[in-house]
Amino acid sequence: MRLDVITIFPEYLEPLNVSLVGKARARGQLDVRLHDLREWTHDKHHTVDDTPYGGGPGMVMKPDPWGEALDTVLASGEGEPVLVVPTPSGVPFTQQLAVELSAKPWLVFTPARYEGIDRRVIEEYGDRLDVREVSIGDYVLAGGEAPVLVMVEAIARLLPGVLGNAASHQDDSFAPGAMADLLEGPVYTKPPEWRGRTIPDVLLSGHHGKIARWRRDEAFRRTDRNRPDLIERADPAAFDKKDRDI
Ligand SMILES: COC(=O)c1ccnc(N)c1
Repeated sequence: MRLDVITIFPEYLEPLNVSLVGKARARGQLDVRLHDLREWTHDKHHTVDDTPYGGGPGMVMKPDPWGEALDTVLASGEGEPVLVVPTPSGVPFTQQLAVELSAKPWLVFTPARYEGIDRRVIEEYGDRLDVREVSIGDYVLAGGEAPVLVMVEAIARLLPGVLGNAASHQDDSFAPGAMADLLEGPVYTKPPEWRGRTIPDVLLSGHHGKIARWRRDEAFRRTDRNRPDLIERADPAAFDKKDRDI
């Protein structure tokens, strides 16, 4: 997979050089290219924003630098990418969307600052590309770079071979299938006793069926407590089927 990020703060994306994404890049599983939007400005101040038509607070990102940057990036690759525009007014970024995007060969992210990008940029590229305006939650940030880090991590970990244990993401909270609408339950590791706190006996029983059922019950319990909005969608039968697959 190729990922391009066009931003006025390329240094904000440095975390893409470390950990899971960094290793995937080193192994050649991910081709991440960062582009400084200001390279496509032509004035001495490298201006990327201007006052909004119609008045109002803040500044809007000018269309010209984005158009030149996107034209350059698009001309440098094979085929057409999905254009991912991080914005609080986008569709929710979900595990399902991460799964969908992880199957695409090329993604281009356009994190904005200020009050956003001139709408005509989205319209211009929306005429020929699959453009997704995506929100990572109901809150506003100073820029879209942190959402890019969030989305890239969620997407990269789904790429084949990136996560050590293939099963690791099949049991994720929200993973398609049995966990689609359930939060992951509690997890434990050694030592068996820590500050007087022990491990649930069932996890030491070696009985896979009982362990799976305990994990399902804990998932339902945590979902009911933290995300009652999901609980009515969760399907115990689907989870039980996964039990039988064990
Ligand atoms: C400037 O971008 C944002 O504030 C943003 C982007 C994506 N999701 C959000 N919840 C906010």
